[in-house]
Amino acid sequence: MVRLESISKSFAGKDGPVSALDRIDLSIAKGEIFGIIGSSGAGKSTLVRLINLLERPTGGEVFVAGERVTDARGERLRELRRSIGMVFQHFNLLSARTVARNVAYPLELTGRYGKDEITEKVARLLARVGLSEHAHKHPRELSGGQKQRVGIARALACEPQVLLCDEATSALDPQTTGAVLDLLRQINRDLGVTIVLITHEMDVIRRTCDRVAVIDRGRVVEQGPVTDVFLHPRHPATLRLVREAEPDGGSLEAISASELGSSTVRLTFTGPNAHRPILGRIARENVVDYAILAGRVGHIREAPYAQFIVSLSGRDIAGAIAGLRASGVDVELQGGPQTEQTAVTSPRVGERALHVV
Ligand SMILES: Nc1ncnc2c1ncn2[C@@H]1O[C@H](COP(=O)(O)OP(=O)(O)OP(=O)(O)O)[C@@H](O)[C@H]1O
Repeated sequence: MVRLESISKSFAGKDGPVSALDRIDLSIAKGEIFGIIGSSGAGKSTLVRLINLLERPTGGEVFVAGERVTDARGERLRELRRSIGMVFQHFNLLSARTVARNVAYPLELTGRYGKDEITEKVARLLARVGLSEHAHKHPRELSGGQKQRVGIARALACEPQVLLCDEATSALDPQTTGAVLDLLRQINRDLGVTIVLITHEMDVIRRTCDRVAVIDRGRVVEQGPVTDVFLHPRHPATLRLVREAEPDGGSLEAISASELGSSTVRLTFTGPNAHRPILGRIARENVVDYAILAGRVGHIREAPYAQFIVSLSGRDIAGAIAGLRASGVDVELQGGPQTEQTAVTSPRVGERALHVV
């Protein structure tokens, strides 16, 4: 639905050009919820302005729905911009207009709809975001979450193919964030609209997205299904973002090399395995003990996961690891030397050998 091919963007700086984005390749499929995450200054805002065609790249090509739009101009450019709805961090509502008239605004701008048609469309949009009773209020009378619902209704008014959400929950408290993310997922399910979520919070990605790209200093440093990137972060920028999402500062990612012996493994249980008593059974069968050094349990969207760093000791450690793997547990050795039989290639990107006994 949106494809960026080797996109670069630089700005004129005092001491020469400043590179904000450097050869970004991204392909966002129709109907998916795609997350773009990075810390401050990574290039997120620049990327947003390129996707919604407010800026032109210095190099590379932008495609929307298969069409090359890098040089689109005039009416075609306005039409393309209408096909990309925007949801902003600070809502950007018009304070003098009521809720209903804020949502009506983009429809009025097109000049294509009569008054009755706009009234009917606005009523449907407000019902979708749960604000029918607030239609005649002004933004100052609404909570942050309600304001963002108005922002979402307004972004959907022109029936966009893509909804671009730029830090849409960053100004909201955790509970309201959850409700707004649920609403976005429902809209994605009901309308099939492609959603691109730009955020600096890994938790937003974990709860909402199908796939994610991590940007750092203007480059995509890691991308893939959220389950893979969240549970097996590789790039230091991704590790930092995952760590920030952990309530205790990320004990799993923060564990020091000195704590990792040659029988220390990272075990990842996903899907139904997260609820099966596999670890105890394997320990009994192979006469091994285990000490849990760090761990986390939770959900990625609806799917449960559990991940532990475990130190194994006892009779048949190799047998225990083979048994865990045969039960569908992902096992990565965290320390000790790698041998020829034990190296396997990562199924995600094939970029790193995992150490497995
Ligand atoms: N108009 C501009 N002129 C010069 N440099 C710019 C301009 N816009 C962005 N930059 C630079 O490009 C880099 C990326 O900035 P950008 O605003 O895209 O990052 P960001 O990830 O959105 O950060 P934040 O989360 O803090 O908004 C930064 O180094 C920034 O200083």
